Amino acid sequence: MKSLMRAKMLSKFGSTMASIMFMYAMFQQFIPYTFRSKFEKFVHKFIGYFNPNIQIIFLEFAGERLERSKAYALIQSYLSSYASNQARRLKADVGKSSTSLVLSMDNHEEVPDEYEGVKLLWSASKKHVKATGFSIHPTSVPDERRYYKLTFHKRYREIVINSYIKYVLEKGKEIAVQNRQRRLYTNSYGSYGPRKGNWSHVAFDHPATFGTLAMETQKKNEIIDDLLTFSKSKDYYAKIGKAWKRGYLLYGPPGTGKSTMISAMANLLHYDVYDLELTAVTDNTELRKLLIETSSKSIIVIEDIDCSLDLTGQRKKKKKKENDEEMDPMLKRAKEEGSSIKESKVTLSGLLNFIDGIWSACGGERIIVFTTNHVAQLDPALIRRGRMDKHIELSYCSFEGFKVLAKNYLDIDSHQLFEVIEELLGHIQMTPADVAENLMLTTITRNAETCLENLIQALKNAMEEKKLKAEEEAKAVELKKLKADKMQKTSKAEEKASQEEVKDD
Ligand SMILES: Nc1ncnc2c1ncn2[C@@H]1O[C@H](COP(=O)(O)OP(=O)(O)OP(=O)(O)O)[C@@H](O)[C@H]1O
Ligand SMILES: [Mg+2]
Repeated sequence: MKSLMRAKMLSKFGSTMASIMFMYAMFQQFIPYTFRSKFEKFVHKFIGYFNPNIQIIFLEFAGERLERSKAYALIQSYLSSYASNQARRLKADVGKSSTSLVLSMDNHEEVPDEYEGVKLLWSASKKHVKATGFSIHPTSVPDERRYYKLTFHKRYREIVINSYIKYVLEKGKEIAVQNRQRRLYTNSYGSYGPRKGNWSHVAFDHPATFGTLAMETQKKNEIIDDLLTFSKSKDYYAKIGKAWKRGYLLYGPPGTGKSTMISAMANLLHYDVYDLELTAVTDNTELRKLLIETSSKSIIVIEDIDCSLDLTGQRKKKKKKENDEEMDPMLKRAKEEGSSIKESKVTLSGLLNFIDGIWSACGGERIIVFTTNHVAQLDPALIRRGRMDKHIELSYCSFEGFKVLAKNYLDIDSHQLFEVIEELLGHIQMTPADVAENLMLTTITRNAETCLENLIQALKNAMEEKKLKAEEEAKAVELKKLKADKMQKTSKAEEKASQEEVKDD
């Protein structure tokens, strides 16, 4: 409270002095010229002697062309967090993500701030400017010019100018990023897609978070830590001379949450997502163009890398895909559907060059994620550490994973049937997608207990199937062995007969 009073007094003193100067400006024409400069010097000295404050003004519209100042916008974001707690009159708006309420202080409001022990005071004001002459932007710049004023003691000039303002702008940027509407970009083209070689985007509103992801807590926390550390490591990457990027390889069977995890990553870091469909990229030049166009603070995703292109180690050795079986699944499907997708000429080396090289020139905060169902089939060059820094296996549902799903879908932490489910999950592999499917409340499964019973039944069925399959496989092996024995016996008998024939001759 004391600091607020002091800061307010500082501000009051500033405005009184400003009024004196204003009066002087009004009446200076009546003062003889010879006295004027002496008087001005004296006034400045006088003010400087008694006024210990420095004021910095941040105008909303600045520069020759009166463009909206970036600094003003960032300060507005920064102050929004303080305004909600400290200002008495606030302006409210809905953030671009449409989920958060953005508050800013109203005109003539003041909020104190403190930085490394230095007390500061921010105030919001506006002044009316009469439009003079003809403007080429008649409507874009309002007559009311808003500005923020920062007041602080002159002894802190250095720390404020060299460090505090930078801090405010960076924090403001962070807050603005969190409030913006994030986007999901795609390059796959079709009737509604973008023009070839361009990105099109929609609003990214996927609700997945790490909290809703079925996974062992320890593993999950490790990934969260890794991501957060990455996002705060701008200076570290600059220091070690590496591009600020990180590669993740997510692998595991279908339905284990690879795509869900990408959304959770984007939501955690407030990044945009670029879903790169390699089969829609004609050649390396187009790939390069697309990737250069991606913005900072983004995740670039290449899903199912093993079936996207001729990028896998094994397939690379083959000269030509002649039959349908060897053909890229996407191309095969396109061919069946009569689509006009042409064979892509993106090469492994093109992709690797990009991951290693071009980004370093672009700078800035990008994550690249590959997903695959068949990690063993990938070319080691593609996934070596340094390119794909972290390999994450997403696997079948564990009991711990099941508990997360039960909480999400049924809002329960425990139930007497949990024990049975734990036992069954220890023996049978079921993907989180299949478990989740059974836990969905529908008009048929109206309550948690029915859902759990359904899941138990599904697990038992899967167990039965597994048993039958194992029996069939055992039978097949037995049959194969019998056949082999029989063949061996026949060939031995034939051999014996022919030997006897030779003897008789
Ligand atoms: N680990 C998980 N946690 C929570 N939900 C999951 C998880 N795995 C799968 N699901 C649920 O199953 C659905 C399918 O999962 P997802 O698309 O993430 O699987 P995937 O591993 O990407 O599969 P694919 O290999 O076929 O692309 C999701 O919509 C989600 O609801
Ligand atoms: Mg997927």
